[in-house]
Amino acid sequence: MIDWNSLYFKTTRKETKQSIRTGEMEKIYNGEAKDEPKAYGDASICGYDSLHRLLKDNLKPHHFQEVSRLLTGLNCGKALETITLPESATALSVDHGFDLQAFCFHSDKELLREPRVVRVGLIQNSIALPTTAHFVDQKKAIFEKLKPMIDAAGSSGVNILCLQEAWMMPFAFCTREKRWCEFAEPVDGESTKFLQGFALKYNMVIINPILERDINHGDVIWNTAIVIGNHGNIIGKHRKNHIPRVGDFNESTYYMEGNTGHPVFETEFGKIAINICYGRHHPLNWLAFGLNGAEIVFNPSATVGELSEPIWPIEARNAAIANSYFVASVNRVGTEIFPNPFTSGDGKPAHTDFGHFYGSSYISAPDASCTPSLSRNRDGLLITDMDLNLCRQLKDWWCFRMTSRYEMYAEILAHYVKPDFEPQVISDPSLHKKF
Ligand SMILES: NC(=O)NCCC(=O)O
Repeated sequence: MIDWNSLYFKTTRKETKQSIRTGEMEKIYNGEAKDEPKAYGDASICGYDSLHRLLKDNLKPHHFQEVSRLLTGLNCGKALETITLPESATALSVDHGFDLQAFCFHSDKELLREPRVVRVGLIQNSIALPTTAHFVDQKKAIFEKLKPMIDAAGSSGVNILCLQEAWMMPFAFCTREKRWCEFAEPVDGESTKFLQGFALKYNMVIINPILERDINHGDVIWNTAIVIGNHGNIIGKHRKNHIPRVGDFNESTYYMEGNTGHPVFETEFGKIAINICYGRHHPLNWLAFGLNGAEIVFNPSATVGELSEPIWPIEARNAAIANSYFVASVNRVGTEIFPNPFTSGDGKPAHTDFGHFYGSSYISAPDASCTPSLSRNRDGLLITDMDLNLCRQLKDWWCFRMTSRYEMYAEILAHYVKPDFEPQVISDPSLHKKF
C-alpha cells in the first residue's frame, strides 16, 4: 500500500535527503559490487543535486576547469561569471529551500551599439500537495509555493521571468483521465491574474505557461504560454505547436496542436518567443522563431529522466547555436503520484507515477556557452544576465543565416507536403542486377 503523503513530499521538503531514502516509487537499488552505479532514492546524482556540483566536488580544480570548458563552453573566451544577488533573494532561497544560481553572459564591446543587457529568470518547481487533494487546494498551494520564488526574482531585478510548462497543476496527462481538464483556465484566468500583480510590482515580463480553455470557441483546450507585459498587461499568447506521442505523454488526449504559428513578442527588454516542451525536438520550430526575429526563446517543459535526460543538455543548446539566439530551458521537478494506476501500452505493469521530472533548467547562448543546470531534485530559480548584442555578433561570425540556402529547403518542403512526393533517391544500378 502506497503512503501518498510521505512519498509525495520527498522532493518538496527542505529535509529532502533524510526523508527520501525510503521512497517506494523511487525504485532505490544499491549495486552489489562496490563500483556499480547506484540509483539514489532522492533523485540526486550520486548524492549531488547537479552534474556540475558532482564534478566540482570530485575533480581537481584544474581538471574541473578543463572539463567545464568542454562541457559548458567559454563565453568571450572565459568561463561564465557568477552574479552576486541581493541578500533578500538569497535569504528567500534559504528559508524556502530552493536552489538559487546566477550567471552572466557577456558579449564583445561594440563601437556603434551600447550593450543590451537583460536579466532573465527561470523557475522550476514541484507540485505542492498530493494529487489526491481537492483541485482548488492543489492550485492554491502551488501559487503559495511560487510566491517567494517570484519575489526572489523580482527583488533581484529580473526583467523577464519564465515558469515551467503547465506550472499551475500536476502533469496529469499520463493518466488519460478527463477530470484533470478542470484545471484549464482562460487566458485571463486565475493564474494570469495572480502573475499580473507580480509583473506590475517588479516591472517584469512574465511568461505564464498554462492549460488553456478557450471559452469563446466551444471550450477547446490548448497548451498555452501567455506573455504578461511589465505593466501587468497581456501582450499575447502562443499555443504549443507539437504535441508528444511518446511514452506516457498522452497529451493529445487533452489538447490540440497549436494554431498560433511562431509569434515573437517585442517587449521592453527584447524580442522573445516560446517553444513549448516537445517543440524542442523540431529544428524547424526553432528556426521559425528565429526567422521571426527572436533574441531569446524560452522552452518551458515537463519531461522525465528515463525519456529525455541525455538529450536535454543538447537540443536547446544546439538551437541557440544554429539560430544565433539565447535559449532558456525550464523543466518541472519532482515525482508526481496519481490516484489510479495507468499503463504505458508497453506490456509492463501499470504504475501510478510518470517518472522523475529532473529539473536541470539552464540557459544556452548563441556562442555555444551555457550555464550549469539547476538542481535535479529541488525547486530552483536560475537568474542570468545576457547581452543581446551577442546574437548579431554570432550571426556576423558564423554567417549561418547567409549560408542557409532557405530557397533550396523551401523547394523540397513544398514538394514533400504534396501527395505525389517521391523521395530523391539514386540507386546503385548494380543493386538490381543479377550477377
Ligand atoms: N511536455 C512534453 O511535451 N513532454 C514531452 C516529453 C519530451 O519532449 O521530453
